Amino acid sequence: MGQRLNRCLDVPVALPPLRRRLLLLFIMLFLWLYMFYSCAGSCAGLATRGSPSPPRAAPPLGPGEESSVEEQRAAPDAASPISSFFNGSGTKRLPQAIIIGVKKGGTRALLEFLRVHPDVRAVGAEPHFFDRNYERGLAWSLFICPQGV
Ligand SMILES: Nc1ncnc2c1ncn2[C@@H]1O[C@H](COP(=O)(O)OS(=O)(=O)O)[C@@H](OP(=O)(O)O)[C@H]1O
Repeated sequence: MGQRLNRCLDVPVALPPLRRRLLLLFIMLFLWLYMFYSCAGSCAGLATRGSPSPPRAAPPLGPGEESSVEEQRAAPDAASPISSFFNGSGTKRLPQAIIIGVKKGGTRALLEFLRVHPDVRAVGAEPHFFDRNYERGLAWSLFICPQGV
């Protein structure tokens, strides 16, 4: 069996067992990496194929809410094959709108109202980027968008 394997791999028959194992390990690692990167690339292709829609405008604001919602342009293509692979079926990008408000100012209610709209994807929990996580930088705040959004 070992000799047949060595013949297939075109290596000398007298290869020590330890080296043979290392060679096999290396080949398996190479194949695993190849499959990993192939899969990551195809996932990224799926994620970007269904998202041709331009950035949407923010919903109309009420009279007292002129400074509560701040728009941001989405990063045109913040997706990388690896990030798409790790988050399953989505891409990472900056949010198109941010809700800013004081504590007990009704920001949660506003978020829940916006979330009802079928075209709006919102974060689950409040990320508290500006008051608690600003030092982590913009890369941390990237919003994970489901496929096609
Ligand atoms: N439209 C409207 N009118 C009056 N009051 C409202 C409205 N929307 C939300 N709320 C009340 O706001 C409180 C929650 O605010 P937040 O979501 O900002 O809370 S938090 O700071 O994020 O925890 C919370 O108050 P408490 O129940 O006293 O905590 C909500 O009842």
